[in-house]
Amino acid sequence: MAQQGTANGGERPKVLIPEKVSPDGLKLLQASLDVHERKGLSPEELLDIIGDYEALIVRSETKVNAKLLQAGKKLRVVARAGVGVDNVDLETATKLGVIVVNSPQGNINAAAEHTIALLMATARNIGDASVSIKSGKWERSKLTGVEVKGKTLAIVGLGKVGLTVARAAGGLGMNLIGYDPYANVNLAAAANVEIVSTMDELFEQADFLTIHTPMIASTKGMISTAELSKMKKTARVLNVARGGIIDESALLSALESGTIGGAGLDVFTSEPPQADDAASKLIKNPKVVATPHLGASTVEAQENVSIDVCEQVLSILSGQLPRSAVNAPIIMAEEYRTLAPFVTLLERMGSLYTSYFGPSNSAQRLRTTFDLTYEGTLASTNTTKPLFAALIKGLVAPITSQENTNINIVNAELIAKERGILINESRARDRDVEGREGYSASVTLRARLDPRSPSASRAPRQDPFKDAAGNRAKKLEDQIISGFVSNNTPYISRLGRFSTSFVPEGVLLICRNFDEPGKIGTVGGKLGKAGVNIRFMSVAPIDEGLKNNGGLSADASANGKENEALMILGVDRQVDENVRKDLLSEDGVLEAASVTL
Ligand SMILES: NC(=O)c1ccc[n+]([C@@H]2O[C@H](COP(=O)([O-])OP(=O)(O)OC[C@H]3O[C@@H](n4cnc5c(N)ncnc54)[C@H](O)[C@@H]3O)[C@@H](O)[C@H]2O)c1
Ligand SMILES: O=C(O)[C@H](O)COP(=O)(O)O
Repeated sequence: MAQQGTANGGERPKVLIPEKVSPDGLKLLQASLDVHERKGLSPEELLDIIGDYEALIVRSETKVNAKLLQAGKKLRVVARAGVGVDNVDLETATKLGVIVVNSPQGNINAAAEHTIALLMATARNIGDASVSIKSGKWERSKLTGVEVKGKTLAIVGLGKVGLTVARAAGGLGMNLIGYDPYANVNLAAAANVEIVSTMDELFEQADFLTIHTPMIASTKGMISTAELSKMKKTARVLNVARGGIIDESALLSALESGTIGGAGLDVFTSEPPQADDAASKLIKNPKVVATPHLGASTVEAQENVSIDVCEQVLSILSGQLPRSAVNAPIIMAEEYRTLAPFVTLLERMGSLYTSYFGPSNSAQRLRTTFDLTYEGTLASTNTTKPLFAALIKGLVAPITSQENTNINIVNAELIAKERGILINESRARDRDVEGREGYSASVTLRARLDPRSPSASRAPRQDPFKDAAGNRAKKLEDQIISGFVSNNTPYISRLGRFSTSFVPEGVLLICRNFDEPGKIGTVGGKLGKAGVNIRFMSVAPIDEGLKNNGGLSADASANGKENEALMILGVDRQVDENVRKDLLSEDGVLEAASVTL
């Protein structure tokens, strides 16, 4: 299994934090990672050092672009201590197999409360009043405001922040209307938001209009001159979502010409705004209350997001699944608990397959078609993506270096395609494994003739390559591995034609022999003489169902033997080639393969 510290030759993995991230999460990292807080780096300086790091934790200021990701040769995770990942090039990260995680919940309340702060500030001219009194003035009638009670708040985007704002504004006695083509209507109704079917209805009715959508192609500039001109002259607009959703030049003109009454802005197209751009002019406009992207800047929110993403960094660097991967399907915590031991099982099954059945020179030749069957309760799991990814990772691991191929739920499909591995996943819900062997779910991996291969039509029965044992390759239909999980420990229950039960970990010596007295002693004696310690041993007979059904190998038939077995030995070191040959020279020992998982 992947462990922290293995990726860079025993050193602790390094994590770079170029922005202000709360120490609450960083403390969690100190025990197992080298944590480098380097604030104020220029993009060039960042580019120079990123190659040393396995993890990068950012907020919204660091531009995690393609150049930076490509320079991050060891990068496995980019963690966004917050929600928005518009500063991260997700496409490049996905291609490179870098997992991007965020904290989708941690700062929702902070952003909603900040929206309410700007709502009240624009209603009561708080910004101007503060500047006025600080400059020694005592202006009262000029700064008369309006009440929000009984006014209409129009909410664009009824997601997490939008609905939190709705609930708070409902408490202030506001009427709530909202627009969101993808809204959860039940949640909106529970927050007393009346959903309108066109945005025009919002513009016409709004006393205050607040934006809570993501910044995507369809929302960029969605509020511009035409939209603003439909609003009441007294209306105020708020943006605590992303700069550019409201067109800044159009907003400036609307404020200057009196088309609308005011604005509360926390976010800008360029942060910080450039001198003399529309955002800078907006900030200086007396009808605008502005804050420098402070929506998430509360002690509580920063603690939340920091702990959330740091935990995920630790998970990823120790080979586990993250809670909130942005460039991969999110897996629910409950489901994760069930799947995690199977993730380990699938990875080990993949490694065992390549190491035991795969051709010894398989680096370019893994091209195989597999049937992967999820049996018993596992057949009902919602997502098998992590299991699929774990299998690909395992299949490829014995023939590649971890530095070169970073395989995870994000890029597994792509890597499988590149390697020519075709996996047909299926679920055997009806296969009741419960009670039969003391476990309730199992998985079977079965290689089969690649339908894409030109030789498929000639239906060859043999893999053309030699296997890891240096013997004639096993028949493709014999290349089966089944496994199950018991007490969170993965077990292999079938290897080829043999029924077994062993924990797939560490160095294994797998011997196939005629099932005759004395074989265990012979193998044990030879290993002892070579100084190899045996940790465990499992003797695997031919699967009962196969015994009378062509289950015997050509070796057995040719020698007139009636039975054969596998001996699986967990050993404390690699068995060297001389010892392996010595074992094979023994009468009745047909194969001896050393496999490391
Ligand atoms: N200022 C800050 O510090 C701060 C803090 C947190 C979040 N944010 C920003 O707030 C915004 C909302 O965050 P969230 O967590 O609520 O996101 P969310 O994904 O929970 O909600 C977004 C909602 O917008 C809706 N939407 C998408 N396109 C739309 C469209 N064209 N018209 C109307 N609705 C549309 C979606 O259906 C969704 O319901 C994001 O832009 C986020 O980056 C800013
Ligand atoms: O997307 C977010 O989480 C917010 O915009 C907060 O950004 P910040 O972490 O840079 O404050």
